[in-house]
Amino acid sequence: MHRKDQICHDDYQQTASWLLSQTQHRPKVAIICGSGLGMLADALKCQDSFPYSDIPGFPQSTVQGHAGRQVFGELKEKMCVCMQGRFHMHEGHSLCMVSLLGVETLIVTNAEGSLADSYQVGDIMIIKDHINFPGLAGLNPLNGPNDDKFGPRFPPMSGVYDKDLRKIAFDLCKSMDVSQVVQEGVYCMVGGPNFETIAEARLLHRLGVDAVGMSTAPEVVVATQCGNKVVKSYDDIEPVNHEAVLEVSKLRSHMLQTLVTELVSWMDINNNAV
Ligand SMILES: O=P(O)(O)O[C@H]1O[C@H](CO)[C@@H](O)[C@H]1O
Ligand code: HPA
Repeated sequence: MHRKDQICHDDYQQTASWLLSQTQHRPKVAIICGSGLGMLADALKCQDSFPYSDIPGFPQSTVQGHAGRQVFGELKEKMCVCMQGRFHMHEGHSLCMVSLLGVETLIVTNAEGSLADSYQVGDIMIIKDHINFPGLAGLNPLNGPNDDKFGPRFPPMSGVYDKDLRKIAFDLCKSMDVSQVVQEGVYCMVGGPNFETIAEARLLHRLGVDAVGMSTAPEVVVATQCGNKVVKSYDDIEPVNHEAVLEVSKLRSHMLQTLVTELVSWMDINNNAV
């Protein structure tokens, strides 16, 4: 994992400044597209898009189903940036730079495995909290010397999934008449890249985990340290191979696109604020 002692604030700042010099957009919302959910970026209007390979100092996304592009644009008149391709911990990168673009709210999506007995394949779960297993064991994106320019050394993680935004997301699901496939639960991040054994999945289930994946928690930890609000929804899926993960995420991608678009339109964002 890229830690703060490997890439410094100035490096991230250079990358952010380069991007801001290439686009007029000044995003206040960042949307991370989970596996197979890259089309969330298609809804952006007036797009400026940058393959990760063209962005100086930016890592490459290697997982199938992640295009590897940053797409700037407008969603319901709100300026946004979509990460079409995330960096999983097993790829070795973290996501400090987005905050330096001026982003204040992070919407994270993913396609993960369900453990809760009541969930069906393809349900959408809105995260209320997470367990960052690698983080608890010392593999934390905030490891290393802290640069206060990013945020505090010991950032609190209680209530990081913004309650008001979660409520808006639920109300939107009601008005979209899709509440029957929407759940709320606890997400657990495991290190991957292998899927869990049956014994590991049982252990997580007993710990109260509703869905398990290999992403999201480090992004949310970093974004929270940098002062962002976070809202999170994800496809909740059963199968345990990546092709099946992508297949099921397709099931709900349009519903998620509508949900994310409507959620952004409800956000109190001043595009002109610096
Ligand atoms: O979390 P996203 O990016 O949706 O990806 C999920 O899909 C992959 C496994 O199929 C894992 O990387 C898991 O975290
Ligand atoms: O079962 C899973 N475990 C971890 N990550 C995943 N991503 C999709 N399904 C899973």
